[in-house]
Amino acid sequence: MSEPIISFRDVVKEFPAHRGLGRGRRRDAAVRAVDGVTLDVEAGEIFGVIGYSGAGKSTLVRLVNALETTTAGSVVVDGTDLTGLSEARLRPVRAGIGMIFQQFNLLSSRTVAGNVAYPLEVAGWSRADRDARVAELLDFVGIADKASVYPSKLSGGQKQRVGIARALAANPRILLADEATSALDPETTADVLALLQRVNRELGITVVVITHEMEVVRSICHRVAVMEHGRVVELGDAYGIFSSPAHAVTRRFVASALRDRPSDAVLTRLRTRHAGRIVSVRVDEVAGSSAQVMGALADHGVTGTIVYGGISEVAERPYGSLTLELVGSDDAVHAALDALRSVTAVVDHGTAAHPLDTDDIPSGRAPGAEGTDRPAGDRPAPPARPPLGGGLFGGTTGTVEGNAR
Ligand SMILES: Nc1ncnc2c1ncn2[C@@H]1O[C@H](COP(=O)(O)OP(=O)(O)OP(=O)(O)O)[C@@H](O)[C@H]1O
Repeated sequence: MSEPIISFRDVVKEFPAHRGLGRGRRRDAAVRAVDGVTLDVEAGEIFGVIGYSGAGKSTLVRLVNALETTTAGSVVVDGTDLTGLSEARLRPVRAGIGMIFQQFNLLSSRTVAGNVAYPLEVAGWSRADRDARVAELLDFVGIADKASVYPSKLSGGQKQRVGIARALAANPRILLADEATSALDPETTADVLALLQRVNRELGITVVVITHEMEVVRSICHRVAVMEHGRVVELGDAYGIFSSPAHAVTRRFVASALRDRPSDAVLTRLRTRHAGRIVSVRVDEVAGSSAQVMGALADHGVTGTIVYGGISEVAERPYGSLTLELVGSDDAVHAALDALRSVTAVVDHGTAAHPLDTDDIPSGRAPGAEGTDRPAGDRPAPPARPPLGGGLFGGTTGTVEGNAR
């Protein structure tokens, strides 16, 4: 993964916008769907483009296969600058790009095999070569037994497998997936994402995934660009984006995918149900293992009971958080908190009597562990730093503590 296979440089795409209908219709200012995007997609990666509806994701990706043309800037695909290319010159570029869609876009009058064969017919392949290629592709996507079935008889997941087989038919170097799993249930989504991962790993195809679901990014993307109002507001490797989301939009997406941190309502119930001090600790590949956490507590004679949380994977690396009830003397709990902070990021939620607003956790040492400022009992000192946005460990507000990340 070193050389870019797709390069956007200062790309702008504007659409003329109209408001009103009929004779009174007037022309408004143009809609700037893509607004000064510069980024590279590396050969061999799975690159995610995430954003809310209208962020400009589809438009950005449609510029790659020249379904749209740029208003300004350049898009270079596999070494070819698409700017101003004729249809004839665009044809070989498009041949190197497959695309799949949310609504599958299958031909209802053709069987599964007929759909997959279609681009090969257009490209002039012989009957025998087509048949061999179609059989190979249907086998790869796991629906060889459906070759003579019509799309109306297929489930959504099977339809998308046909879409993928068709997109791969002419051996593309790039596969564009525009909300390819948005119409599928979670289990089928996981199957289709696993297939896209095989496309990337086994066939070496660069995959660009457009999505509004951070779960998709969590599952398969190596890197991700977060878009808002036509701009890329954050760009980075998926693990880093999840563990330290910088932009508010990114933090919202991350929070939607990682449900390991208790909400305010859950915290209130946890504090009511458990008398001890409630803390959340981050777990990732370098910090917060059960052994580290439990060891830090045991060293100070504090009991830790896991009351909430979960550990899953981001980009196939462990990530999550555990929320614990700490029980022990005040001094022991404060010392244990210090010890925990030396091994991972910690958010102190306080107790039912003295709840700490997690949105106001200071980024340095916890209020209850600040030496001479330590209040009596487990009463927290007032928050000293700006609020934590997004309620996660990471973020630009400096709430990451310890050696996490
Ligand atoms: N052909 C078009 N003509 C006019 N405006 C358009 C056209 N295509 C997109 N737009 C506008 O450009 C902006 C970005 O749209 P785009 O479809 O790229 O966003 P998106 O992030 O893919 O959203 P969604 O997930 O809803 O498809 C929107 O304001 C949209 O209305």
